[in-house]
Amino acid sequence: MASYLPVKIAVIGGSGLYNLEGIEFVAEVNPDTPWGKPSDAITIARTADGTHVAFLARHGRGHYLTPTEVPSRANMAALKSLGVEAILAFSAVGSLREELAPRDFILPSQIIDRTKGIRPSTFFEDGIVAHAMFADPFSKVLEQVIWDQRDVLEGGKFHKDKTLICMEGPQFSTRAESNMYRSFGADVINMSALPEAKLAREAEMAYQMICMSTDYDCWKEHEVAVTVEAVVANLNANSANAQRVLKAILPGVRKVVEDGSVLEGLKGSMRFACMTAPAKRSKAAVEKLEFLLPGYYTV
Ligand SMILES: CSC[C@H]1O[C@H](OP(=O)(O)O)[C@H](O)[C@@H]1O
Ligand SMILES: Nc1ncnc2[nH]cnc12
Repeated sequence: MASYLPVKIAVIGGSGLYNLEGIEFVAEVNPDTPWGKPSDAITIARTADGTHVAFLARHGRGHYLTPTEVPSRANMAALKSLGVEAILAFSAVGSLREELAPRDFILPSQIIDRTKGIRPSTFFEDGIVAHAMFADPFSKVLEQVIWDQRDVLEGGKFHKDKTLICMEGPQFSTRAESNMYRSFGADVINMSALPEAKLAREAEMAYQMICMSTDYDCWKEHEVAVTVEAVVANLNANSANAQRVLKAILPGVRKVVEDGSVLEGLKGSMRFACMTAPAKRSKAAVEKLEFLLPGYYTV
């Protein structure tokens, strides 16, 4: 086993965040998983105080995977195989509320699913059934660690307890849809939270998405609708802030990983979520799951 393993903290970079800065490079790995290869090679890096972090670019470095094509099962399985327990997932989002301005950061606490059922979204299929709890899709422990460092943001504000709607894309929404999402109570919109957050839960990894607002989508009457150009204009500022936030929160994340609190309520949860009688579990499905949750489903 490589000396840096296990790596217990992972960062997923979304649009505009393709690398970690100011942190020492240790290794690059590209694990094979029963669900295929991750989006790109995973970089292992080390902070000045010796914390190891795994970094994965969700759309690949160079952004060649659409939100629909992101191999989320392979991504989550690959991170889990490194020993990851806590995931900080960055995402560029549109704002559905006046008070959530472009360049603000938002910690969502809820998700509404508007993906179209075309993304593989569970590890449990083909002869084994489990139902993970998902009422609270994000980690309260990670949320608190991040919130405690909210003052490090430059040129924007931090918000928490917001609702994220995840759409399929890749096209942006119509004005009617954008208004409908507002009427649902959604505050921000992206194309990437799902199935990532569900799969992190199934793999028993604590997961918090850190949303970085880039635009007001298209709900504002008489204002131009979101374009990639508008999004990109805010990505650079957001990415500098993301690096700042990461630097500030990693010591706190390390602490909750080391004291075990980050996995409270998660560790062991999927043992009891399985509905399939041991004798009825498909051997092939159980074998695949050995990669993710070893010893859980073997008879
Ligand atoms: C570039 S705008 C739409 C694109 O940006 C977000 O990506 P990510 O969540 O990976 O930062 C959004 O989800 C869409 O995929
Ligand atoms: N308006 C928007 N809709 C969906 N995903 C986004 N990511 C950034 N802005 C977005």
